[in-house]
Amino acid sequence: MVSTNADAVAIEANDLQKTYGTETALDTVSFSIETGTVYGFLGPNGAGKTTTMRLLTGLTQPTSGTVRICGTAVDDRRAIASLVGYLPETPPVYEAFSAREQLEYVAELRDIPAGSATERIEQYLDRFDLADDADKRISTYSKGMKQKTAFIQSVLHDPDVLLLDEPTSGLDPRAARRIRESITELADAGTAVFLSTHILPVVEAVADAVGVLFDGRLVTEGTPEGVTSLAETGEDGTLEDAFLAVTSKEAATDR
Ligand SMILES: Nc1ncnc2c1ncn2[C@@H]1O[C@H](COP(=O)(O)OP(=O)(O)OP(=O)(O)O)[C@@H](O)[C@H]1O
Repeated sequence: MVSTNADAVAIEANDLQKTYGTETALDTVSFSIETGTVYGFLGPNGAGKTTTMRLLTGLTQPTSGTVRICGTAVDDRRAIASLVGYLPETPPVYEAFSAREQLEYVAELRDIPAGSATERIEQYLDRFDLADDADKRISTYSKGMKQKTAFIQSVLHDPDVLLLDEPTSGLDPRAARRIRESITELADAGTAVFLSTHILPVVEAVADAVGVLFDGRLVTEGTPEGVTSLAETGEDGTLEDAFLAVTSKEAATDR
């Protein structure tokens, strides 16, 4: 959401540019996202979504431009670690650990006091139907079980900013619903959630604001209703219609 209140800004990206050799992956992308906002980040394959998320975590350096998380420059790694949770597209888990060991390990890295860490871990394992398998090695888990474990580890420290790359990919409907509920609860408690996904009904269900990236540029931004109205398909228009309309128009302009 475009903000006028600097105190409420959780994620601020200014003129982000990223080039790989002669390839421009991102071209002067700016946005400002308030605390408590769920921001749906859309774009076709190769548009630059993952690149943007990695710049927001500080894992990748921009060619130019700046990122501030809750007012802190993203290159201050130590400060950023406690503010940000990141779920990348491939779950970053150790196959040799069990889910419980993985989550305890992450809780320790995040300096979460042991008592509250155990409580949170057990609550989340229950919520995501992992309690019965929590002591089995992650190498024996299905893709969805790994994804759920990785989601839990990204929210364990109750981050101010949560960056999610396809969080419901590979999940059954019950688990996907749990993720959507968790996103809404976290946002209600003040977390800014940056949600990149191709599953547009998920964005329709949870997002307060939407940005559409095309070929490294942010081509549309607004409320889901505002962006949907761009599809000009009448009252029954969906975000999918709008996404296809916006990205087809941009593709035609590029030709
Ligand atoms: N490490 C890299 N080296 C070279 N080019 C890269 C690198 N990472 C990304 N790119 C390029 O940057 C562009 C954006 O890629 P990115 O992965 O950010 O897209 P995306 O929107 O996340 O795509 P998808 O929806 O397919 O995951 C692509 O053209 C890609 O080839």
